[in-house]
Amino acid sequence: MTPRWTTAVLDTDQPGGWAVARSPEGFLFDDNGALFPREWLKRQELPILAEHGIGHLDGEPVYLLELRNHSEVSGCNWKGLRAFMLEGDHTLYKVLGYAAQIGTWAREHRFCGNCGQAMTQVPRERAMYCQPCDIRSYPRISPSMIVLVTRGDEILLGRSPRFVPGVYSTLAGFAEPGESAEDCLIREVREEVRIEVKNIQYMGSQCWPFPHSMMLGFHAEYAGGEIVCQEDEIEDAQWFNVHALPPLPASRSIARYLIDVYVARRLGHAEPVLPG
Ligand SMILES: NC(=O)C1=CN([C@@H]2O[C@H](COP(=O)(O)OP(=O)(O)OC[C@H]3O[C@@H](n4cnc5c(N)ncnc54)[C@H](O)[C@@H]3O)[C@@H](O)[C@H]2O)C=CC1
Ligand SMILES: [Mg+2]
Ligand SMILES: [Zn+2]
Repeated sequence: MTPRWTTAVLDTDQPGGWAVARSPEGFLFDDNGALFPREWLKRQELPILAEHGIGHLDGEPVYLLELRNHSEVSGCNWKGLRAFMLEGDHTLYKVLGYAAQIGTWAREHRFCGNCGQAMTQVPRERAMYCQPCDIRSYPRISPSMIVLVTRGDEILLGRSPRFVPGVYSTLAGFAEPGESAEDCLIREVREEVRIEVKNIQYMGSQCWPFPHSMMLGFHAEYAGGEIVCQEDEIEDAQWFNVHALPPLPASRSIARYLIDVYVARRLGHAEPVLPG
């Protein structure tokens, strides 16, 4: 089956197509959704910082207007990407997730990090270019490890003070320079809960556009230690029995997938599919 959404670098000099508008307040939307006829949207006197052609949805070109700030558009409102992830159509969320990552990069790479001069968009490539320095800047992707640690019927979940009240999730953290995915996982689990792990198994990956993580998901078994929560980062962490789980992360997250797969295996149920 051909995917409904494919990314592409499109020529912004071509007219027509659809467009999404993104500001620090989120995406513009109305009763018909977050995609607007591009020519109409460009007539709305929006404070456009950058325009990028981002791909095709059902064969139609889609562009992103990255705005300096949000502005009033009659009959429209602004909504953050997280809300689209939680409640919206999955394909639309994929379009907006990609748009958000390109928008963040476009916003943060207007000037060369080496000499400070304005950079220009490279045609037919997703890159910003500084001619005097001959430097190309590509969208940033931050590899992050996420792991479900288990001990028989028990799974190790923690909560950060940033989480929705009551929700517990798998442990996660950003890779640092010099680390392999496995090094990062072992360090993060040690830092966050002071637990040692063994038998690390790769489970799958997921793009997490908040703002530019690439989640690498693992399963690991408990090897030793008692839970000691890292100050400021982990508010609480506990071993939960698979029959008595707390409120869990959103169903589209890889965190939830890692938990659901393990629970399904323990209980002999059908395994879930990792959301793209
Ligand atoms: N899709 C999913 O199911 C889940 C995704 N996540 C994501 O995983 C990522 C990492 O999780 P956290 O526990 O927040 O990370 P973490 O345990 O490494 O701690 C966060 C800290 O890392 C530092 N940091 C921020 N951005 C960074 C970067 N790009 N590179 C290196 N360090 C950075 C900051 O000091 C920040 O306070 C986040 O993007 C988070 O949203 C976390 C849990 C579930
Ligand atoms: Mg963490
Ligand atoms: Zn430069």
